Amino acid sequence: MQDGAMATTATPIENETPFKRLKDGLLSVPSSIEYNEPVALDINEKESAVSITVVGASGDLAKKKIFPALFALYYEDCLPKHFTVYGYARSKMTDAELRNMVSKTLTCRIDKRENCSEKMEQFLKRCFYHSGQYDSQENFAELDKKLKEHEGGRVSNRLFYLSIPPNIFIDSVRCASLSASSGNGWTRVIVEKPFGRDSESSAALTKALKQYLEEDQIFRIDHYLGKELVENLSVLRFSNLIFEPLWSRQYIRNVQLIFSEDFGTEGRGGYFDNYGIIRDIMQNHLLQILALFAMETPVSLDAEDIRNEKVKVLRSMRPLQLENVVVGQYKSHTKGGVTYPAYTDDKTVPKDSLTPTFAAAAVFIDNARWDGVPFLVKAGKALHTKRAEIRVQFRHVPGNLYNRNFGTDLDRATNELVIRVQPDEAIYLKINNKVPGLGMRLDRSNLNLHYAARYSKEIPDAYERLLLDAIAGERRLFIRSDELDAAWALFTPLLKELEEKKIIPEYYPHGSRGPVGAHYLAARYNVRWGDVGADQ
Ligand SMILES: NC(=O)C1=CN([C@@H]2O[C@H](COP(=O)(O)OP(=O)(O)OC[C@H]3O[C@@H](n4cnc5c(N)ncnc54)[C@H](OP(=O)(O)O)[C@@H]3O)[C@@H](O)[C@H]2O)C=CC1
Ligand SMILES: O=C1O[C@H](COP(=O)(O)O)[C@@H](O)[C@H](O)[C@H]1O
Repeated sequence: MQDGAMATTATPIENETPFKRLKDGLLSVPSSIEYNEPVALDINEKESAVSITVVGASGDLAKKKIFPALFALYYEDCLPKHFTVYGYARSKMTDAELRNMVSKTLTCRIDKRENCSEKMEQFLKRCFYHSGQYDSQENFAELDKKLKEHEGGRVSNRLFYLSIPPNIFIDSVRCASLSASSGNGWTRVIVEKPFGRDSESSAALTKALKQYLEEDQIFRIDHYLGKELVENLSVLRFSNLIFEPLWSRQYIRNVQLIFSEDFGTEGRGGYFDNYGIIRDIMQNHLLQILALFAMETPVSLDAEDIRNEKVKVLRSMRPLQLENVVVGQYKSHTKGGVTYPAYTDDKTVPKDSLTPTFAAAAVFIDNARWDGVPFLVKAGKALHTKRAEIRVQFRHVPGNLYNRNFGTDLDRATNELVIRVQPDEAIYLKINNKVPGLGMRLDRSNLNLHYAARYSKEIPDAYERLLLDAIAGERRLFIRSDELDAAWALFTPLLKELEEKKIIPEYYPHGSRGPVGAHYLAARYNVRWGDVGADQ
């Protein structure tokens, strides 16, 4: 079968909403949330209210992701009946100005739906703004007073989303918890990355947060865990007989995790220069995917069971070594009369910055399942394309009767499973088949589950799923502190060495495929990057 929708007679489950997902019992339904069709809610708890405070509401992430996700959830009837959204930041704004900002900047998957503007009007009526300092208990007490007015004596449940730079996390948590936490319901705090720069600073951040919050109140967000195909990874593995038995060193030759963006650090150079691509993408997004990919079967789908397995596999990994890593930085490039800037052309980046905007690494898991299997991980900005995918290359068929028909390039004849996280979500399996006809010629084809062809419904944004889960108290897709420790333990020695030795990155042209060194690294493990090939 060539690329296209997977041939099937089954009817896809249309109109499945996160709300339905909750009702189906896949997630625990918290008793304090009320839906249009409530599920066994205690009558008193129907009177609870949920207040969501976006701390740093004037910022980029709030406008780009958080408000649009909240609106999409509202549109889908996934928010509780009594909910209020508060924006909090230092900028002076009235409620009307916040609403104006939200409606102007809000673009999300709902935009083309019917009744969008009516729903937006209704949503905006639930949005308010309070201006305050991040380190002022007094200002948070003022917010508390306003929240109480909206809650109107109901049980109060409060979610604070810290959409602010990390240097003000602790002040905000201190003030929010001392002056604006719920008196009779739950208080939860979503913390955005970066969670520190290394093991030490991450441990210090956790320690400081725990002065004011219990671990189960802290929701460390990694938005890649909220992406549809990352969610689907466990379904693919654990609910299909044909994959799990193959999921080991016995049949898998290598695994590749690839992240690339076709734009640079535009506008975020100041933040990025302090972190670099390894901390920005690899230590969190790609490592989280790797952990889900490689973990053992959890006892259940319960958050703690899944997170226990992730911690185990992270602890079985070998800390990254400099000789297994290639770093790069994009340089200016002129193409078709247009000049694309170098990383260091950004005014907020020092001219002599060595911060990597690209990294590739070979990672190993020293356990019985994965012994010797290279996991090749690469992430880069300002590359030729935007994509995030997992590629699983299987071993050769032993004693393959058709060896002769493949010619000399036997690597090309092995099966490959590709999970394309974005864009244009798909899962496809490369197989060998006979070209129809009287002769015996072999071909490579894809068995392709192409989401756009298979499902008519748009895929929710990761932030929608994660916000809904935080409101529901579902921690499965959030990072536990021991997971974070294990993740930093793998990267901290490498990051220190790169910085201490002032390793010079390999420069690559803006818009190219990245440093050649990444290919040498892969070749050392007898691997060819799967994203450089025929199906690109
Ligand atoms: N933007 C993105 O795409 C992503 C962001 N993140 C993380 O999310 C968080 C928010 O990101 P983003 O919205 O881009 O951040 P911004 O730089 O836009 O900051 C958010 C708000 O915080 C306040 N602020 C900014 N700098 C300072 C400062 N030095 N001291 C006090 N207040 C300050 C400003 O509000 P005011 O002046 O009104 O108080 C600003 O509007 C960060 O932790 C970031 O790392 C994570 C993934 C992606
Ligand atoms: O966390 C981050 O993610 C974005 C990429 O997210 P995506 O959902 O658009 O793929 C990245 O651009 C940014 O540098 C990083 O901080």
